[in-house]
Amino acid sequence: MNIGFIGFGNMAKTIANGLINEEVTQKERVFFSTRTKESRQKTEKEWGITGVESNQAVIDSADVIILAMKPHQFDEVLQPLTIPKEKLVISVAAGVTSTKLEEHLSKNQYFRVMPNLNAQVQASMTAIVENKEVDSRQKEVVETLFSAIGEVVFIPEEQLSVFIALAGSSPAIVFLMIDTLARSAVKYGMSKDTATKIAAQAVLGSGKTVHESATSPWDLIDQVSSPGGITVEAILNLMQSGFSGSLIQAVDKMVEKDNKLSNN
Ligand SMILES: NC(=O)C1=CN([C@@H]2O[C@H](COP(=O)(O)OP(=O)(O)OC[C@H]3O[C@@H](n4cnc5c(N)ncnc54)[C@H](O)[C@@H]3O)[C@@H](O)[C@H]2O)C=CC1
Ligand SMILES: O=C(O)[C@@H]1CCC=N1
Repeated sequence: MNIGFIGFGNMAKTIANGLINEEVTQKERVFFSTRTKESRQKTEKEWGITGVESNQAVIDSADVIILAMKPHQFDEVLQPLTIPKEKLVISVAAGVTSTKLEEHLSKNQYFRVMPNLNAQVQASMTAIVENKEVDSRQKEVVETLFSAIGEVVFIPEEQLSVFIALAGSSPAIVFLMIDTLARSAVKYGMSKDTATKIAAQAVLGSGKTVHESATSPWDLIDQVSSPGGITVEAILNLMQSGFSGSLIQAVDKMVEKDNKLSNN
C-alpha cells in the first residue's frame, strides 16, 4: 500500500516513522510533498522516502493520503486537487470537520483521525471518527495503519473536541508536568537529566498502574498517601491551590478552541 503525506511536519513525520518502524509499509512506498525544493531534498536525504513535486503528485502516487497540514491550510491545499473516489483520505487535523472535508471529498472516501505525539514510540492514543459511509475494507485499512502506532478507539465526531483535549493535546500537559517536577528537583541539586528520567518513569508507571489495576485513580491517591506522611501534604496543597480547577479550565479552553476552529 502506497502512503502519501500532504504536509510533512511534526505529526506526519511521527506517523510515517511509526508505520515504517512497524513495517506496515516500506520507505519506498511513502511519498510526501513540501512547499520548497530545499526542504523536499533535505527530507528525502534524512528519511529515504520519496518527495514529489506537488500535492497532486502525492495523490497520484498513493493509495492512502494522509492530510497533515494546519487546519487553516485545508481549503487552499484541497481546492486545486483532483482526488479520485477510490483513494482513501485520512485527515489528522483538529478543527476541520466532516462537513468541511465533504466540500472537497466524497462521503465514502475519508476518515477523520486524531493521533498524538506518542506515536513516536508506538504509544499513541488515536481516535478514528466513525464514518458509516465507508466500506469495511477501508475501515480495516485505517484501523491497521493507526493500530501500528498505538491504541485505537472509534468515536462519534461530537466527542472529538474533548478527545483532542484528553489525548491529542494532553501529552503537552504531561510533558509540562514532567519538566516542572524535574526542574523542582534541580533546585535541590539533582541533575536535570537524572531528574527528568526519574519523573518520566514515575509518570509512565502511574499510567501503567491505572491501565492495569481495577482501582480508580481516586483510590490510588489514597494508597500513596500514608497517614501523617509526605504525599498528603502535596495533595492537600495542590487541592488548595486549584490544581484540579486549572486542569478543568485547560480542558474547557481546548474544547472551546477546537469548536472555534471547527466553526470557521
Ligand atoms: N502535533 C501534534 O501533536 C498533533 C497534530 N495534529 C494535527 O496535525 C496537523 C499538523 O500539525 P503539526 O504536524 O503539528 O504541524 P507542522 O506545522 O509541524 O506541520 C504542517 C506541515 O504542513 C506543511 N504545509 C503547509 N502548507 C502546505 C502546502 N500548501 N502543501 C504542502 N505542505 C504544506 C508545512 O510546511 C508543515 O511541514 C494539524 O492539523 C494538527 O491539528 C493532530 C494530532 C496531534
Ligand atoms: O495543538 C494542536 O492544535 C494539535 C491538535 C492536537 C495536538 N496538536
